[in-house]
Amino acid sequence: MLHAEHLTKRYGRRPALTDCTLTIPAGRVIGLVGPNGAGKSTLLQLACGLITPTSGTLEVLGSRPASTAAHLARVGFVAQDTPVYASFTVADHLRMGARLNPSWDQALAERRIAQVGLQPAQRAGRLSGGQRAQLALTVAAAKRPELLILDEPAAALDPLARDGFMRNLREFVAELGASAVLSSHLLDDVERVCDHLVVLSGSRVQVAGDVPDLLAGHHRLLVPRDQLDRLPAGVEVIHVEHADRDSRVLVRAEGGLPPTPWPTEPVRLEEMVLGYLTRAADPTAARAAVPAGEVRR
Ligand SMILES: Nc1ncnc2c1ncn2[C@@H]1O[C@H](COP(=O)(O)OP(=O)(O)OP(=O)(O)O)[C@@H](O)[C@H]1O
Repeated sequence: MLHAEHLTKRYGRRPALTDCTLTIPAGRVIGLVGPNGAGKSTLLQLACGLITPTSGTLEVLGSRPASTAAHLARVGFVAQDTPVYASFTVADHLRMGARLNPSWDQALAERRIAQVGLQPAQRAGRLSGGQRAQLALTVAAAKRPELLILDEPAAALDPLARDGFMRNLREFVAELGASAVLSSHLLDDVERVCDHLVVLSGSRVQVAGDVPDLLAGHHRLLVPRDQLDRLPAGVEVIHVEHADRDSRVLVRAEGGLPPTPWPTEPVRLEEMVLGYLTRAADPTAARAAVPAGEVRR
């Protein structure tokens, strides 16, 4: 679905994405998470061809993004501010969608408009933020793209609408064999709907992979503080949290965790993401917390 090699984007001197190498398989719902300014919108805008890389390469559905009209028709994009045309009615938006998109699904569009309680005659400029988001998402979905790119799609939706939207998204992807990539700060949503995760921080990919593989490859060890220097070789320390006598150590052990004398716990997705984000914010902290140099990045 997406393949990036050494992808870099700078705005002037400011890096927004640095040396990202990433392969994302098709048929997934991909969650893109990271703090403000991490580079999420930049990656999504590169993926739909709105901006071009400073260096490196990016292929989406096998070609350079937006390389032809036919390629554009295969990708749907909803930007973070869910843009709609203020003077157009809801029905005008559907008419515009039908004119511009060869695979337009009018039945899907009308069904969704009714489901979310929008009136065809309402002007988009008079809709609430959440209703505008629903309209923009409907236009993107009714295009029937092979890849739906959504920048924080649920940010403006109320909890019920968010729940419905996330469920629709899964059905849409399953029914069409499509892929969707969405950025979000809502780790609960990501955990519920995404089967592939990319964690970005400080313009770099921190970790990426299918969620079950990521969960299977990370563990929490409860290690007495005076034994932190005995962590087995072959595990990468992501985050260390000290208590009085013990430390809770989040480790990555992709080939399986080597036998250790200490209790281990499975890791939740949210803990794993937070571990990577904390490490990215202060890369020296995890290294300093473990004395014997078993920390590898
Ligand atoms: N058009 C632009 N001109 C200059 N700098 C930009 C521009 N767009 C983004 N940036 C910078 O690039 C970096 C990444 O921004 P980006 O919008 O991709 O982050 P993000 O992860 O989507 O953040 P958020 O979660 O706040 O939406 C930031 O430092 C930002 O200031």
